[in-house]
Amino acid sequence: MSSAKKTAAIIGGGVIGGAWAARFLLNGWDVRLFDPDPEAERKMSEVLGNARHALPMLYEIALPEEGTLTHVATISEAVAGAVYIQESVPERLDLKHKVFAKIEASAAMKTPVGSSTSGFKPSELSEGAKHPGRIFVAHPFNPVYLLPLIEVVPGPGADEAAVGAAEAILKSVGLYPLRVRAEIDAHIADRFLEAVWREALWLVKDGVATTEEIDNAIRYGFGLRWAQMGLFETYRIAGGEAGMAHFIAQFGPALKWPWTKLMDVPELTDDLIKQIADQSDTQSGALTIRELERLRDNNLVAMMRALKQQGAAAGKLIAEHEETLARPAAEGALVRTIDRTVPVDWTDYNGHMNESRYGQVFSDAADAMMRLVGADPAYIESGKSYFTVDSRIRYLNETLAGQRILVDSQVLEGKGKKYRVFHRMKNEAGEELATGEQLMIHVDLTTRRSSVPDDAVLQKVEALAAAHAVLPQPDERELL
Ligand SMILES: NC(=O)C1=CN([C@@H]2O[C@H](COP(=O)(O)OP(=O)(O)OC[C@H]3O[C@@H](n4cnc5c(N)ncnc54)[C@H](O)[C@@H]3O)[C@@H](O)[C@H]2O)C=CC1
Ligand SMILES: C[N+](C)(C)CC(=O)CC(=O)[O-]
Repeated sequence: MSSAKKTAAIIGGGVIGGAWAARFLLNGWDVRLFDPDPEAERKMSEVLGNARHALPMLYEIALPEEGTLTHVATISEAVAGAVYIQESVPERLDLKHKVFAKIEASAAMKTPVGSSTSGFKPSELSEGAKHPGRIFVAHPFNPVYLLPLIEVVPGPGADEAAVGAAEAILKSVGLYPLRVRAEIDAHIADRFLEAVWREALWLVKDGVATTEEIDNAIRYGFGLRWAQMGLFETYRIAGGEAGMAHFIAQFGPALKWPWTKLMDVPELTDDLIKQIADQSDTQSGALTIRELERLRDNNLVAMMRALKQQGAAAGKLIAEHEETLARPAAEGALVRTIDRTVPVDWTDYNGHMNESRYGQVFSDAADAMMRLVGADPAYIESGKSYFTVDSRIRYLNETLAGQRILVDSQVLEGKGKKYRVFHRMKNEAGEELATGEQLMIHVDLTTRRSSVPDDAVLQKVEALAAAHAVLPQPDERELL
């Protein structure tokens, strides 16, 4: 199976390269990774563990079958046959040039080569290259397996076909390529990050705030605003009914006052570094980096799922990506109606999936059974639907965040207005976690009263009921 998968070559598997690899693998790509660090395999497997925990929780459907990761001993092995190449070696131009030369010696001429560089321009990266036009900046945000933004910066002589192909690939793995119109040092987003960071360093150095107080100033306030509306939309609202022009008139003059130390950087003396590192230890030293990553990832997942529910910002993008992953409910003997991961926001104080979420899973399974017989959004729009009038859930085993759950559904009765379905929820090992049953009645949405379904729907319900009647039936004690 995996030989038919597309292959991405990842050169450099540290903080960023490891997470790039995870993003591709979890979206079904094979990955060949080159990193000379003797610890690279361990680090990669830890990052992949965190990514496997987090990324599937963003979706209401299972991601594609995971690709195969191969650690290789040379750049040439990594790039041969790859359709996308991402460079994520340390931020040193001479090193990046050496790596590009090796890539060019073995990769197909047109294969796009993205660089994770935080600051270099594509024209600097591609100096001396044989095919400079296919080298471009693809600047990601940490953790690459969760955050969708990739700043795509082509150089002046860019090969538009290669960059366009790269953007399509990035989108296909759930990323958001933001085309930067002109190359500049540090692209768009790192300009902001550096500005904020400079200010923060001065605030610590001048004894105005600790690292924790600065983080609190961000996370209790403008950080939340930025995550969902960015800067300009937020400020438009801050102008009240008079809007943006009024906002600028009111607050614009302050930009000329000497509040900011924007272009000054405090000297990073040993004392200042120690002061910041000590404060950071006090703030966060009780947790390891992997524990902090897990905490960050769970929070990001919960926030992005909330944005998805609102159809906003990064959440809208995830919903759109999910559409491309959607598969029709597989019809075997039984119908596989649910195949997904339990997200972190579904768990409760007992550390397992809350009982209300079982209701949601079985409700989603019933929706899938409706779509299967043609009671789909268009049918509902035409004024007909099914309502659940009775249901039962049996809780058999604990289900935890990050676990994959599968539901197989069976029609118990399908006649006239009645559509009765039974579901078994299992984990990947096949252990039964819960069962659910619903009696649905067909309804005319104009009168809100029961009615007989359209012929096409009724025929499908009856055919499915007949096919499922010959299968083993649930035990009497499992039923309503
Ligand atoms: N850390 C961050 O927050 C972000 C970093 N970036 C960019 O990503 C790139 C990589 O940064 P990090 O992952 O943070 O650094 P890192 O130090 O965590 O990882 C770099 C990796 O490259 C490997 N390496 C060194 N020489 C190599 C070579 N010749 N061939 C292949 N691998 C080699 C190292 O062994 C190391 O594992 C940089 O260009 C950086 O600017 C971009 C976005 C965010
Ligand atoms: C600190 N940094 C410049 C390497 C940060 C980035 O490039 C993006 C990010 O993930 O913050």
